[in-house]
Amino acid sequence: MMENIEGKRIDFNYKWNHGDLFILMENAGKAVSEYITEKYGKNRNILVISGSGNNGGDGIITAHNLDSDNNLKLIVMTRSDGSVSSLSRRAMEKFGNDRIIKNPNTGDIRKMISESDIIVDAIFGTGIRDPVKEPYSSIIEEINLSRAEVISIDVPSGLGTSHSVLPDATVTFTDVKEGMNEKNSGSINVRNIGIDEREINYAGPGDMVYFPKIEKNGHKGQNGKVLIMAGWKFTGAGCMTARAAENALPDLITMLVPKASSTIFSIKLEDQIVGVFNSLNMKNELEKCNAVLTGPGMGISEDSVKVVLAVCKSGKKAVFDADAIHIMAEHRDLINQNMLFTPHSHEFEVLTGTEANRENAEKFSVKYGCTILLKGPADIITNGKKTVISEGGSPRMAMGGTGDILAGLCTGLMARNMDPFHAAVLGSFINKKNGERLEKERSYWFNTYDLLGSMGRTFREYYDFIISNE
Ligand SMILES: NC(=O)C1=CN([C@@H]2O[C@H](COP(=O)(O)OP(=O)(O)OC[C@H]3O[C@@H](n4cnc5c(N)ncnc54)[C@H](OP(=O)(O)O)[C@@H]3O)[C@@H](O)[C@H]2O)[C@@H](O)CC1
Ligand SMILES: Nc1ncnc2c1ncn2[C@@H]1O[C@H](COP(=O)(O)OP(=O)(O)O)[C@@H](O)[C@H]1O
Ligand SMILES: [K+]
Repeated sequence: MMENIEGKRIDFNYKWNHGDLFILMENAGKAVSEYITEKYGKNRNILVISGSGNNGGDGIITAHNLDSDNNLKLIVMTRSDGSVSSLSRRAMEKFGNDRIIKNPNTGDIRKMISESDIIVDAIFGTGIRDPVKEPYSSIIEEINLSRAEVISIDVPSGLGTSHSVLPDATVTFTDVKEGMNEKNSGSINVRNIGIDEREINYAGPGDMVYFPKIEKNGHKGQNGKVLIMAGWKFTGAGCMTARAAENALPDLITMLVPKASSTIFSIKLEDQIVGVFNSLNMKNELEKCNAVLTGPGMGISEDSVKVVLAVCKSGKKAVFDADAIHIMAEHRDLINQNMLFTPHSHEFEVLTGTEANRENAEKFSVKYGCTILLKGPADIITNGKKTVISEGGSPRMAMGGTGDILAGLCTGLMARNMDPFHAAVLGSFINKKNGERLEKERSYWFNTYDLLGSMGRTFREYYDFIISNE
């Protein structure tokens, strides 16, 4: 079952890899027209009703394919300014613009529906917004009143709203969509239209669809608060996590560090809030934050155990890295779905008591409900329900500190309201792409400061890709 946003993610991955979505639209139209010809034969009275989005485009290609063997009419309902999506415009040119019936009135539509024995419903797909307004609600009612066989493309138009087409069959692409069942979609036929496994099960630019946009009129606090507790053993790791978290664009980053290292943190992170750790501060800051990170540079001490247990008790979204993973290995009963663990293979073995591999990561996630990001030349991210592989990066990333950067970035993303799984996938993807960018520029001669310095540019490249193609 695929959520609409996941469909968007896959589209963006496809577009990044292949440059153009039109071939998918062609394949979608081919799948639907083949289904109709196989089931109903030729010389039928077919009415295709297309909306202004890409679902409508699928309908137009379907119409084009069925045109020569049937008595076919194609209606296209445009946006109020007369436009349709850019892919649909290409589909319209292919069909022949002058033969398309644009925006007919409801009476004419009713007549055309009554004269048809097959109706192809391509009004709305996964891009539907609730509520469905006129004239669409009336068209949907007319379709449902007709005796014709109704075939919906991808999803019944209006599914999930109070006006939904009730088709005899739905030809859907890649996977069954959220909310579809035989009762609301008729017989469900899943067709592969050329989406590759890489676009589904591997991290890619499409994972940026889960990254919350910055609102132009936003106010402080709206973009989340990060809490990082670090510095009992080393200071460098904690500083890097904070610098990495910045790239997710949270409003505030607060560090709670032991008194002995607070001057170093204050100097190195003069633009962040650095507080001295005590139990009361910790309680207050845990209450205020949206996501918390523990582990990097922490060591195992009385205080660090106290910190890790307080994080568990807080119920906040949390990232456990490095020493916090060792501590949590003794407290597995406290693990829950708000938690992301970012172990390398040794830490994974300590946490789970099993060999570090995909199968064991999935088993552990299922058992405890948490997300695991198992680091390696390819990162494995799983929440027990879904697993994504994140490949690439640079062998130079085996240097110390890259794990801290990753943990900080994931925490920043979780403070921005992302769930642990999607934050981990995107964090891993951006971290690796950033390593690749530096390797291209400098071969292996770069360090963690260089990674931190270029992360914003890497992030922006993918952000801009999503924004410019929406
Ligand atoms: N995933 C894949 O692999 C592939 C997916 N493909 C196909 O793309 C489909 C998704 O396309 P999509 O994103 O363009 O959205 P879609 O469903 O056509 O609807 C948006 C249009 O409807 C309009 N609109 C929305 N709500 C409304 C309302 N309440 N009342 C009135 N109007 C409303 C909205 O208007 P706008 O907001 O632009 O004004 C916009 O014009 C997907 O289901 C599949 O069929 C293939 O082509 C390629 C491979
Ligand atoms: N040889 C490698 N090739 C590509 N990416 C790597 C390599 N080694 C580490 N990375 C990446 O660097 C990040 C940190 O992983 P790792 O170095 O294992 O963490 P740590 O710093 O905690 O040991 C991960 O995203 C991982 O994918
Ligand atoms: K549809």
